Amino acid sequence: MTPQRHQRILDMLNKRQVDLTVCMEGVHKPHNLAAVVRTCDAIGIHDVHAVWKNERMRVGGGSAVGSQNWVNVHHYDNTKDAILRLKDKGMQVLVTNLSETSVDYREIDYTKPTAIILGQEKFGASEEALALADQDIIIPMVGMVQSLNVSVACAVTLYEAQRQRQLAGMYDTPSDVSAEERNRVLFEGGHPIFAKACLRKGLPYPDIDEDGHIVASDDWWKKMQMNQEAWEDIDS
Ligand SMILES: C[S@@+](CC[C@H](N)C(=O)[O-])C[C@H]1O[C@@H](n2cnc3c(N)ncnc32)[C@H](O)[C@@H]1O
Repeated sequence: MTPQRHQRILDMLNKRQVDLTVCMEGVHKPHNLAAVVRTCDAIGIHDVHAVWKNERMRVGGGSAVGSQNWVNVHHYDNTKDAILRLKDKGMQVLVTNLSETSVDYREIDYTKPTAIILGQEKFGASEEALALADQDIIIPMVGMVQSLNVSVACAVTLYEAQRQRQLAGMYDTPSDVSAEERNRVLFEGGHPIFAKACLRKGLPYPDIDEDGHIVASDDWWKKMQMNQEAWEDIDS
């Protein structure tokens, strides 16, 4: 991994907002799934959640332009499990919803740990999600069309969250991404061929040092069928 790429991954990790997330409830069109994940990466969201009403879809590809490699997706078979998990993490759960009782999305304090639920393209958020959430929010609209595209609603809401968090200095202090997760991301992002080989061979991930280099035992290198010195020449 070049020093520039290593630094870029570190900068990205330092700005991750581990207590801000999105939960897609039944969102199923591939371009919407991809667009939501791409926006989440841009905002600094590290984990997103997806509730599948029918078959589980692949999140990414196409218009995700690789963002799916940097954002973890957690899958659920039902809404209740997803929302209870988010609440267990101490998050306020907001549901984007086209209703007269919803509050303007700009009235929310997004510096609090927050999960934002996005509803299904055609039917919106479920009654169950509305009942379990702490608050429903709306992006005001004055045109003839009733709703925004779900990925647009996601982007609008998240950029308000980003604005508030930036003002509060929440992007200026290194994030709470765990040391283990940082190591995983640095390894998979900086040494993707090795990471794939590790998965294939069932080998543990090695440590990554402060310069982005692999730190592993002789045995690990042997199992990788790789000469460590030769690799370090290539990698530096
Ligand atoms: C196309 S809309 C669903 C429309 C559906 N007929 C309904 O009444 O909810 C898909 C999702 O986008 C989000 N959304 C779209 N426009 C929104 C708005 N103006 N305010 C809040 N959320 C919105 C919500 O998550 C919604 O569930």
